[in-house]
Amino acid sequence: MAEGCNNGSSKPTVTPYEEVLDALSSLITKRSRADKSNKGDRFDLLFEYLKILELEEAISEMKIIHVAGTKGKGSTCTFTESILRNCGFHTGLFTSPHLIDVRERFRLDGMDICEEKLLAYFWWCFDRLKEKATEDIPMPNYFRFLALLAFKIFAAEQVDVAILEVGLGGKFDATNVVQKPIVCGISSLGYDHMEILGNTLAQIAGEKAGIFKDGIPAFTVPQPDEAMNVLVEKASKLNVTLKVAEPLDAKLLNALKLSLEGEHQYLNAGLAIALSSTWLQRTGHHEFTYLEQASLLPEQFIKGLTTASLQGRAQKVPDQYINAERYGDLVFYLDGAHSPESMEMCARWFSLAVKEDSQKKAFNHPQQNNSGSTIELAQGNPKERDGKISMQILVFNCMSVRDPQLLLPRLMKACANHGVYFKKALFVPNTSVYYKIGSHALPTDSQVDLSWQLALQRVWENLIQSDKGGEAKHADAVCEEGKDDTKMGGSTCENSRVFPSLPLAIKWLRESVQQNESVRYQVLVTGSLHLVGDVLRIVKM
Ligand SMILES: Nc1ncnc2c1ncn2[C@@H]1O[C@H](COP(=O)(O)OP(=O)(O)OP(=O)(O)O)[C@@H](O)[C@H]1O
Ligand SMILES: [Mg+2]
Ligand SMILES: [Mg+2]
Repeated sequence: MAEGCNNGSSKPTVTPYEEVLDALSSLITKRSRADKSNKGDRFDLLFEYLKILELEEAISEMKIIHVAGTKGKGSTCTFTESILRNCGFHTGLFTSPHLIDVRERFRLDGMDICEEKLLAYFWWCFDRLKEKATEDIPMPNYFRFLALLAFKIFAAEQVDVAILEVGLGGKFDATNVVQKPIVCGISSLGYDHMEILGNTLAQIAGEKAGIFKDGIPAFTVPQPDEAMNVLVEKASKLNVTLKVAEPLDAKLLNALKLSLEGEHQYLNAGLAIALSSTWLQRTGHHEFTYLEQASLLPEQFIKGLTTASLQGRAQKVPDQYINAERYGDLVFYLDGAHSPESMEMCARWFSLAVKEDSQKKAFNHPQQNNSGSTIELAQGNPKERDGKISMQILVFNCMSVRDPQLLLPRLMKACANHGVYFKKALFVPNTSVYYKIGSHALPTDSQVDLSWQLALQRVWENLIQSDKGGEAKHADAVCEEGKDDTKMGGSTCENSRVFPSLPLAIKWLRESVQQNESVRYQVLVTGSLHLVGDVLRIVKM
């Protein structure tokens, strides 16, 4: 197995890495992941795969932290990894989904696995499984393969601790082949994937509690009663000590800030602290023990919590392609929220962040008086001291299994509560829907079906109309479909636009910035982590 990583190789037309992505694409199945009627989805098959890959023993010896939940899994795991790495351990972290590159899902010592190692481990697993595949034991699907690959990577790299985020649900998730983790965590529970996991919070909680293991301690965050009752019941049946980790008290950070922004991260950080300290205790590393009564966290914990990084969660990225003198006038605020609760969290983060950023600018110009600006800030259309107006734009898409009637009003209202109103909402399809993960060509814009984006646009326009108290100055009819200077399709309304592709939406934003020198564009991108990944690809490369 390759020891080091060499990034300086010259690239043939289809690179070895693209071959990996194509092979991975071949594992993507259309059917739902929890469709138990399908042979290939049987949970017990996972144990066959582990046998084929000779991973059974390695997994039983791995010192695992296993995290399920509706929201905050990835953040909690990232904080946990960072804490334990800063305590000096060799870490493996498996999270999902990825934003730009599948390697993001596998981190070793806090870094995405390098291409060279991924290639080697990938083919090691893929070829063995392919060789042994039969009608009864077909190739694992996409997510299962990635989970198996994570186990292979962490076993071969001999990590001290493996931190695993559940892909979907808990009980039947591929990561749940783990029999004896060191500690389990359940992050915030809420409504998501109801089409697979059930319709009530109690059902969802029951599914996630499927990661509890006999006698293994577990932690969760404060939950709604309906969910907590189920967790407590499942825990007591399995002889699991379930404790509630309190949200981190910001004072414990020694005047520093969590590196992941947003109030909800204090919940995730609290859980990460409990998971890390329990892991340390149960593996005999008492030197780091954190006592809840203590007034300060161990310094390694603080370092971990204040330096952990995760793309696409409350992330700010100034556009890199704008003229130098306009730098900072087009800033993307990226957050992959896609459930109603997280939509609200995201809206709050965005609202506070745009105000804070406007004020920060103001601090750079002490010669100007700041009395008027704060008031205007509160009205959501801040005229700042450099004379620029901040304008908020929304770029949105969500998967069609989500309910935009739940997501969009939550977003709009939470922003409005903080005095933030979007000047325009742009709806675009995800690039990755077509791009998938392989090296396949993109369809041309005219092939793209925009009916979902047009439906999102109608929800948005109707929300605005009903907000105006039914005055209905302009009805739906105002939207002009396909009538556009670039003849590119889509639809333009007073408050929103549909673009047939993300690059066209970004082009429009950049042109708008060029044409409006007195405006600073603050663009919230949310609704889908894939969309966030697509935007990062375009604005950061
Ligand atoms: N504790 C929380 N409560 C509510 N929303 C949260 C919480 N933590 C994170 N979020 C929101 O959910 C988004 C995704 O966060 P994160 O990646 O940590 O969660 P996840 O459970 O891994 O999500 P996914 O289902 O996408 O894998 C964030 O961008 C944020 O908007
Ligand atoms: Mg999810
Ligand atoms: Mg995740």
